[in-house]
Amino acid sequence: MDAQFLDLLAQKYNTEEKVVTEIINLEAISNLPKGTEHFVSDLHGEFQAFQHVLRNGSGTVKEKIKALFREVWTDHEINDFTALVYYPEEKIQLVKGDLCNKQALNRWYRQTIEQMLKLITYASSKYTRSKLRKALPEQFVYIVEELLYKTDSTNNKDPYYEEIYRQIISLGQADKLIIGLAYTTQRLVVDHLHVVGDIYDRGPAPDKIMDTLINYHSVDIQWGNHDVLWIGAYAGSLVCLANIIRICARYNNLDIIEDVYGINLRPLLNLAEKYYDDNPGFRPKLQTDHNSSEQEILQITKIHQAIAMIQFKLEIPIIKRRPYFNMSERLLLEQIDYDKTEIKIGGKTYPLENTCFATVNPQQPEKLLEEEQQVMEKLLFSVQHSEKLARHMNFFMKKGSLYLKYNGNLLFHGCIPLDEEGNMEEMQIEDKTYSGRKLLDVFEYYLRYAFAHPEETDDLATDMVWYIWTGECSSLFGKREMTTFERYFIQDKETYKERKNPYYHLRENEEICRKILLEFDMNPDHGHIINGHTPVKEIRGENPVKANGKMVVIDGGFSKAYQSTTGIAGYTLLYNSFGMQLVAHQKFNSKEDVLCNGTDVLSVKRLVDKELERKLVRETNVGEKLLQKISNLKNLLEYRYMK
Ligand SMILES: O=P(O)(O)OC[C@H]1O[C@](O)(COP(=O)(O)O)[C@@H](O)[C@@H]1O
Ligand SMILES: [Mn+2]
Repeated sequence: MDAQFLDLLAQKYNTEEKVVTEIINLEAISNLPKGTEHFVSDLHGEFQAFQHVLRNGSGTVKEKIKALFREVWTDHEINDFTALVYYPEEKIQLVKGDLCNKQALNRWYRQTIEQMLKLITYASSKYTRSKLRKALPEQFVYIVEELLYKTDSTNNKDPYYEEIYRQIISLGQADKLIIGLAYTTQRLVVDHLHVVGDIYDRGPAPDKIMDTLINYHSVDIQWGNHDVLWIGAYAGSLVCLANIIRICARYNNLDIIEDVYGINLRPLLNLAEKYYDDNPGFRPKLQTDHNSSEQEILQITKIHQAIAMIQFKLEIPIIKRRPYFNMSERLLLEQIDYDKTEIKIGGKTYPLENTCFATVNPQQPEKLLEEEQQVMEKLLFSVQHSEKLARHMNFFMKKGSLYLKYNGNLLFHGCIPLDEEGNMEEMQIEDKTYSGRKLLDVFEYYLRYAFAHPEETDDLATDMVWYIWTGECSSLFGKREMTTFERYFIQDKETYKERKNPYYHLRENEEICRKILLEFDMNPDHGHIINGHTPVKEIRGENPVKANGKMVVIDGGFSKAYQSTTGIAGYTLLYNSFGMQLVAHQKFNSKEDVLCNGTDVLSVKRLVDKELERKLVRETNVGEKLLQKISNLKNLLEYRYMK
């Protein structure tokens, strides 16, 4: 071992005792059961439903409460206490409203604090004291530790403990303590969170999801196609920018752009008012929680058309300058007969309806009007100067990647592009050909490059971010084409079909999944592939666990827009030291429903895999690092202290 390295290490561990203590500590930790990993995906801006799943640990909180109190509590009491752990602030207010006098409230405080401490002791049983300490409410660590670790079998200290309780209550600290302990419990039941893509688009509050993740104790993200669209917009891709605004208009969520990220839409609105009118094909999908007036709907409808047309125009030069994107079939504005209002696609002619081509020059359909050009420049400036968006996108870069190898499993949002025979599909980029893992690596390289160079807007890296959103070989899109244009302007639904990459039927096959795991240097006997992106249609009997358990699809189905096609609200996955469990969620109604009626999103668990022996920290990614550190410390011990 390098003497210089050991000398450096010796600066920190400068006595034999320090080295030995650390070795003992790390060895002990690596023999603890592995922490619980929680997997979610396709959150699509549904903050309320997401935070509920996060707060209940996909059912883990309730499971622990039941295990502790089932014998002594009724279902009603269990539900009440569970709601308190999920939403402590609100539940405490409800309890206060219910209890008629101070004495009763104090009794409730006393009991509740004790019950919370029991729950925490149980939920932290596989963690070190130091880890538990970090999860405790900061201002109460000392008191809570006193109460947690009481070892007095002689009862000599009973009055002492009683006094602690009494003081907490009489000094008016009970609310704060209970709230803090509830959050400690939430934190303890999940050690690490994986978000397998698609935080953005369709739903109302992706920004709140991002803020929650930024504050979460341990998380990684595998970008989804919608996330990449936002990254692309921030990185300088005008076509990605047009897309995010179009989708927000379509789902009546423009306030995310305007109010949340502070991007001025006024120039776009002016343009929209000038060239567009009402159009049934572009009215926003209304959401129940939005009370938009007729006037607002009309404005959004106009903006929706303006930005969609800009998007279609902007696609053309990219498709032309990157022939290997193989998208010439998507040069749709060039295939329109503007006199007859019809289009030729795949040799067939279709009439166009709900058209809004006022700004299109049939001779040069890709050409933006001067005004359109200016609007886009202003929008890009605003986007790249939004402090909040910068914070969220930087977090994406720090915690995100296209795929992740974690504790033996391979996580990615969409697919690994395959051909019909199950070979890795090849894509040419400039003069090189890539496939499988190398293709994903090169996509990620370009995406990071584009992000690091936001001033470049037409280079290959920036175009590539758009390709990842919509290209046929993209590992996030996984379809041959995106038929947005057809859905706006053509009646025949046949044209809406988006042919899926063969991956989506081949992934049912165990051999294929093994091959993919091998492509990523993973052990196919133990590993699983974890996917999001495609809603599992439970209604039609689709099974989220495929390929003899090698493949798990967890599209969370949080997106309200898609719940009628799935039949449930989707899946999440838990992986603890005993194995992997898939949790099916019912539709989430509201926080108020959980608080008042104790109704919880029912979770049905299905076992994906059971460990033959309980899995320990030493067998995990974190464990690998610990073992490396132990080995370094042992070398130091020999080199420095055992001569
Ligand atoms: O339902 P919408 O909002 O029109 O979006 C449909 C588009 O979304 C996509 O399904 C991509 O979004 P997902 O990643 O959520 O599947 C496209 O394939 C499709 O063209
Ligand atoms: Mn997706």
